Order: sequence, then C-alpha cells, then structure tokens
Amino acid sequence: MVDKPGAPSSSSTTAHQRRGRRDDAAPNADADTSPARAGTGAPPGDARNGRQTGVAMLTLMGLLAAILTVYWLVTNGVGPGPGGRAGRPAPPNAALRAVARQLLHPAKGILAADESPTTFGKRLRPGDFNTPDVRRRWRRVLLTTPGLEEHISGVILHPETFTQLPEELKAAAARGIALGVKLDLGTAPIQPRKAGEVVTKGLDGLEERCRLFRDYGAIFSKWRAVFRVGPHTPSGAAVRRNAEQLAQFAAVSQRCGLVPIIEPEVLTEGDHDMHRAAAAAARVLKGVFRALRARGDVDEGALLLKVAMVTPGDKAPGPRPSPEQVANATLRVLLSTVPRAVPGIVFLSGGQSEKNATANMLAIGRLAKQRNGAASGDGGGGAAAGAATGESGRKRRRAAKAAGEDAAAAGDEAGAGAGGRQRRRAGATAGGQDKEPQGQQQRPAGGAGGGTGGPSRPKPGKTGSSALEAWQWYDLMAQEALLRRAAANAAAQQGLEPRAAQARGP
Ligand SMILES: O=P(O)(O)OC[C@H]1O[C@](O)(COP(=O)(O)O)[C@@H](O)[C@@H]1O
Repeated sequence: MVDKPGAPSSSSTTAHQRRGRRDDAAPNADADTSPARAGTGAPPGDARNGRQTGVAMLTLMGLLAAILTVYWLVTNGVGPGPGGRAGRPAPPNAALRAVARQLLHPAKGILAADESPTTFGKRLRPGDFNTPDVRRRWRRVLLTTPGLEEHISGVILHPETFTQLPEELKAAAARGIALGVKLDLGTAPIQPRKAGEVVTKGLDGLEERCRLFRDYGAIFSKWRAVFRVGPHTPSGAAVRRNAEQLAQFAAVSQRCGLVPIIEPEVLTEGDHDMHRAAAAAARVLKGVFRALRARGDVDEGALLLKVAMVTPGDKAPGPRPSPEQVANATLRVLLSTVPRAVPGIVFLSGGQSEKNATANMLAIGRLAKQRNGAASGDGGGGAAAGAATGESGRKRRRAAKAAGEDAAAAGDEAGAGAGGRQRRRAGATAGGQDKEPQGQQQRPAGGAGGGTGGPSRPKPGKTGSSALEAWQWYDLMAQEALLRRAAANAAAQQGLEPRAAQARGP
C-alpha cells in the first residue's frame, strides 16, 4: 500500500496508536494532550486516578471488613483455644464419655451436697452453729444413707468434704456412686460494676485443684455461673465473660480427666415474666455453647449441663405457671440452644420449694418423653418446629396444630402448647391448676417467634433436633426429695435438722 503525501500513513497511525497504548500504560502524562485523546472526555490521568482511588477504596473496605470481623470475634468470645481447633468440636474422649453415661443412669439422680458454708448456714435453724464439724456430720448422714446408691448416680461435694470424710467417700465410691467436686470459688461483682451482675471466681490454680481432687477420687467436677434477669441484664459482657470461664473450666477439667458439669444458672430473683426468663436463658446458653465450640478443645459429648427451669421471677405479679407450662418453656429453650452432642441435662432447684421443683421436674420428664415418642414413633417429631426457631406463617400454624394434637392426646398436659379450642379444652381438664398470667398464654416462652407450639425441634444439624432421642431426663429433684426426707429423719436423731431450702442469690 502507498501512502498519499500529506495523508497520515497507516504505519504512522499504527505507530501513534501503539504509542497511545503505551501512553495509556505508562504513568507519563505526555499523551494527555494528544489529539487522539482530546475528544474522548476521559483523560488518561483521570482514568489512572480513578483506578487508584478504586484500589484504595477496595483496600479500605477490606481493612474495615477485617476490623469488623476481629471485633465480632472478640466481642463474641470467639478465638482459637489451646487446642487450635477453633469452631470445631474436640475429638471424642471415650473414657470421659463413659463417666458421663454413668452419671446419667436413667433411674438415678445427682445429689448436690456442695453448698458453700454461707448457703449451708441458710439451711440451718436459727441458732444452729454453722461449723465445719456440723457440715461434716450432716454430709456424713447423707453419704451413709442406706440404699443411697439405688437413687444416686453421683454426688457433688464441697472440697472440704474430701478431707473431712475420706472413709465415707471411699465407701460411697465402692457402692458405685461417682464423686464430683465443686471447683468454683463463688462469685465476685463484674468489673466495671453493673446492675448487680457477677462473674465466678476460681480460675487461678484451677488445673492444680483439678489434679488434686482427681487424686482424692473425684471423677467429675462442677462450676456455677450466675445470671440475673433485669431490664438490662444479663448483659452481653456478663454472658461473654461467664461463658468463657465455663468453657475454660470445661477444658481444664477434661484435660485433667474429670467430666465437667457446667452450670449457667439464670436466677429466679426478680419480677420478670416467663418470656423474659426464657429469653435470658436462651441468650446465656447460646453464649456458653458458642464459647465452648470456639475453644476447640472441649468434647461436648463428655460434659453435662445443669440449668434452672424456666419460670417467672419470684416477685413476678400474677399466678404461677403450671408445671406443664414450665416444662413447655424449659424444653423450648433447651431444644433450641443445646447441641445434640451434649449427653445429658440435669436441673437445679434454684430456690423453688421441694414440692414445686419436683412437680416441674416430673412435667419436664413427661413432656420430654412425649416429644421423644412423637419423634421416633409416629413421625410427627418435627410437629412443633418453628415456634422457637422463628419460622413463621404456615409452618408455625401447622406446628402449633400438631402440637395441640399432641397435648390433647396426652390428656393431662394442661394444654401445653395447644392452640385455640384445644387449649381451652385442655385447660378445663386441668381444673384448679394455677392459671398462667395474662400475656404468657399468647406469648409462650422460647425466645424467638410467637408460636403456640409445644417444645420445638430446632433446625436439623444445629442443636437438639434429635436430641430427645439421645438425651435422658432425670427425676433429679424427686430423687433428691426422697433422699432429703430419709436423711432428715436420720439427722433429727442426731440433733441436726436443716430447714427447708431457701432461695439464694449469687
Ligand atoms: O453455695 P453455693 O456455692 O452458692 O451453691 C449453691 C448451690 O447451687 C447449686 O449449684 C444448685 O443448688 P440448688 O439445686 O439447691 O439450686 C448446688 O450445687 C449448690 O450447692
């Protein structure tokens, strides 16, 4: 091809274009004035600046995301534990799981004989001396009760008992009673002080104490954390810090060969209703299992959970809920928060009278059995799903309907979870039962959702979706009531007669 004179040669055009491309790529600003760029309205310098700004923005956003992620991890107590398997459960510990199973004997309970001297004192008659010797004699009566091993799979002991009654403990162990030790050292106000909230003391020297009591014959351990329900409590800080402590206690215990019982107790003190009690319990339990999982060095299948039942505060206005309502609210919370790997849940009395605690305990057992039967028997196990997991609309109505049928079929369940006519019918069956305060009927406990279903099965794979097939429920309080009565008779002969248990705080 021959170029005409004066006309731009194709080769020069090509060269220019090539130069242009080079210019585009080069950070040199020469080409900014070239005619080829002139009419585009997008000067290359601006383009470069635009790109650089874009990169800077992206970097900033990345940094911001990283900062937010770290903040979330820190504020949620998530971080790799010493096991370095953060976010994943630790491998199963067969020896500890066997001990957990031993404690979870289907016909036996676990006796709590670990009151601190202060709590012990509250159970004595006015004028009785709360001395180490009185405590030794009282616990000797408990431990030597004839037939104890037929009702009790394990006993939680105060550390002082190990040195006070070594022979009696040896004998109890020989009778098949597992010995456990309370390892927390009470509570202290959370810092900075906030609404009467507390954290538990005792992490210092925990490992040494674990090994010491293991040598004394303990095969399990217990740690209690306390949460208050108030307008602003339990606070995020209290949940997080106590949950981390419970998780650390569980990890250290397992490392030393003890099965940990973790006891996050939501106190009944206060005027809160059942809905708030349930919401608080759910928050606390979520925090605890998040902290456990975050460590990565705790085998969830080798620990037990000890919790309060979900009840309104002791100063709440209105009538008290029926045992069925307590059972319903309690199971809802547990089913939506406790991982299915946890082999057992036991209940504390939390200052309830022996009569109420026993009735509530039995109702929980009945309802759990009913749910369990439905889960494995008629395929209706997922019936009440949704109410506690926040699912809405059709699913929830279907769940509520099915739960109503469950309750009606159970006859004596006082309409736990039933809706509409079924609830009224079941309520009539219950006759003179305490009526639930207004509002609780419309808004059953269980955290999320406002469904009227019975105890709910959470989303599969998350928490106790099939947990009722594996969990065992114990008439702990019933067993303890029997034992206390037997022990009280024996104690009376020795001039030791504890008063009925009193409500107590942290
Ligand atoms: O005396 P402390 O250390 O406050 O503990 C009080 C009691 O709380 C428990 O954890 C639960 O007791 P209750 O079942 O009587 O509520 C017991 O194991 C313990 O004896």
